[in-house]
Amino acid sequence: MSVDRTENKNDRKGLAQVGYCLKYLMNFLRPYKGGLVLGLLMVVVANITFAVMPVVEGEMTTQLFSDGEAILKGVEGAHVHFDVIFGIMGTLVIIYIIKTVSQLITAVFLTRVLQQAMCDIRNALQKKIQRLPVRYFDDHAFGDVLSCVTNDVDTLSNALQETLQRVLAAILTFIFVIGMMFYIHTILACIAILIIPLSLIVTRFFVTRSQKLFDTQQETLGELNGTITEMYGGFNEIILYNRQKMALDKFHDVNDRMRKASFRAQFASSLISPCISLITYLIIGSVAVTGCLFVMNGTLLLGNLQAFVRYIWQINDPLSQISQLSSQVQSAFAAMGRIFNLMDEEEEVQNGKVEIRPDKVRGEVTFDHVVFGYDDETLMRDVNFQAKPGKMVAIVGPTGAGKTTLMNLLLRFYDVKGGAIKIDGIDIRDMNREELRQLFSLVLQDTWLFKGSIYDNIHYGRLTARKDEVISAAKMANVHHFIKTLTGGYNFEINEESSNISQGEKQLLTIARAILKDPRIIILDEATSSVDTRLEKMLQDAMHKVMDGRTSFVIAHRLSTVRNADLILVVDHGDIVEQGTHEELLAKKGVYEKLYHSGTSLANHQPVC
Ligand SMILES: Nc1ncnc2c1ncn2[C@@H]1O[C@H](COP(=O)(O)OP(=O)(O)OP(=O)(O)O)[C@@H](O)[C@H]1O
Repeated sequence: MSVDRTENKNDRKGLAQVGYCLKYLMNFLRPYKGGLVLGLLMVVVANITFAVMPVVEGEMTTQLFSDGEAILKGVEGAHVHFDVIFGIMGTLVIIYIIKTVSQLITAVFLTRVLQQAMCDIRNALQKKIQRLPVRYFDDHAFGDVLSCVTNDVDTLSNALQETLQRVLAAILTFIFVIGMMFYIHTILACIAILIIPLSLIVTRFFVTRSQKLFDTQQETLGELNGTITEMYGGFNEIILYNRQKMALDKFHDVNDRMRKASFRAQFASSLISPCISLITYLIIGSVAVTGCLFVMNGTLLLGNLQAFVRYIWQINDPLSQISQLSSQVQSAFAAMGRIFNLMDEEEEVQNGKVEIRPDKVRGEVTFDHVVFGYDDETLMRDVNFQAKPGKMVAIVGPTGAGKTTLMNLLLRFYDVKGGAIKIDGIDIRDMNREELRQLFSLVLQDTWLFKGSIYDNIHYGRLTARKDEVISAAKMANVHHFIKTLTGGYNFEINEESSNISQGEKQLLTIARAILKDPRIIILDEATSSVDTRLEKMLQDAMHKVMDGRTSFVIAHRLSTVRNADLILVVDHGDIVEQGTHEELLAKKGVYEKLYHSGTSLANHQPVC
């Protein structure tokens, strides 16, 4: 893309923003310029025919009028010149055909070009989102980003599909029609074009008032959506606490405000069209009266007066749509702004100085005087530890202590602000991020499975894996027998919310996926209370198998896990306050000992001090 990305998006306003959006849009339209140019050319052709039609139709009236006048006056040899009338009718048929064909060509080519460009924009956005750094989502809601790919592209697509043609047609209509009117009669044209400033004044008057009402309508709509989401999200709780009436009352209240806001906004904007029609009728009346005088004094043909009246209606059409078009254009630019700003977001840099071979990595992890904070505030002041290859490290600490943050840094979702993290002595900042992440598998409590078969969900861990490897990974993860009990076995379809299998089973499947990847280092977040004892044992067993021979980090909740660990890191307020084996830490009688004796779960306590 050749758009200048150096300027700050917040600095762009007004025309600069419009220019930026159009330039960016052109980059997506350029590959289809042939179809685009042809489509737009046909809009011009259709509008020329549209402007010529009234004059040709008027010629027929003029001819009939003069023939009729001659017959009535008893002029010798007077008759209706059917040859001329049929000639004009033939010309009109040709004009109608040209107009229809050009409109068809426009519809086919413009639709194809725009839909191809929209498809490219969606692909580009999807690619972009995958390259965004994790920190981008700290201050951008997922829903908002999702809305950019779906709603904003849709808004842009609809606006371009309808508005591009209509705006261009309106501009051309003004140019051609006004040109024709001045060509026919200057004074009458001056009266007729009064319709433009008068209509603009009326539109402006109503648009400025209705815009505020539309804003209120959109805000209330947002509130209504929020209420509905809340009601469905808490569906079970509402029933459990018997609060259906309360929820319904709340919904009725917002819905009623929505009704009032929508009525006011729609009413205000619906006044525009009748007011413009009134102006049009007044202008037509003035043109008709003045035009008759010109016809009587012979300076205007009757057919041309008829053409004038048609022209006024032709101008009226785009004028009465001006507010609708302008709001569509505005929302298209708003959508483009969001889309292209997202495309300009800084990407995560992938390049690394050191090439790593996953099969050669031993898996020694060192945190060397690591300093880190998500924002200006420092969370980790000086973190130091070393995980030996193939050993198990348990991380314990109260909620919000920084356990997940340690792992976020190891995976380079965020970069350290001081010190270094090393794998086999190599600073991870010198590694290519993709290659680095290739070394890890992640088993989290918030399991992620996608809509698809169980087989595909496990196979996702290593796409080159054979079927027998997938099955043996499932066996190692203790999930094979469970899969066999399902209808269709490995072909059983997991639904969109993965709600047709249990939480523990989901976690076993993610362990199978992690085993299939065969990583050097594994990060596990132990399941807490959401599973029963039998499943808990299966999970523990599966976790031990996946950890075997690999460097593993476990955010530990269970005493048994911690006891077995080769190294325990006690995290508090971001820093590692104690480290050692279970026995060493108990002997210290410090924070770990307090945590250990305070309950069964070693993570998610309240802060220690
Ligand atoms: N993306 C983020 N942006 C800003 N602050 C964050 C972010 N993620 C975590 N934090 C903050 O950093 C601190 C450590 O969070 P972290 O998630 O690492 O704790 P944790 O020990 O894993 O907690 P838990 O056991 O509850 O999951 C917390 O104060 C948290 O609010």
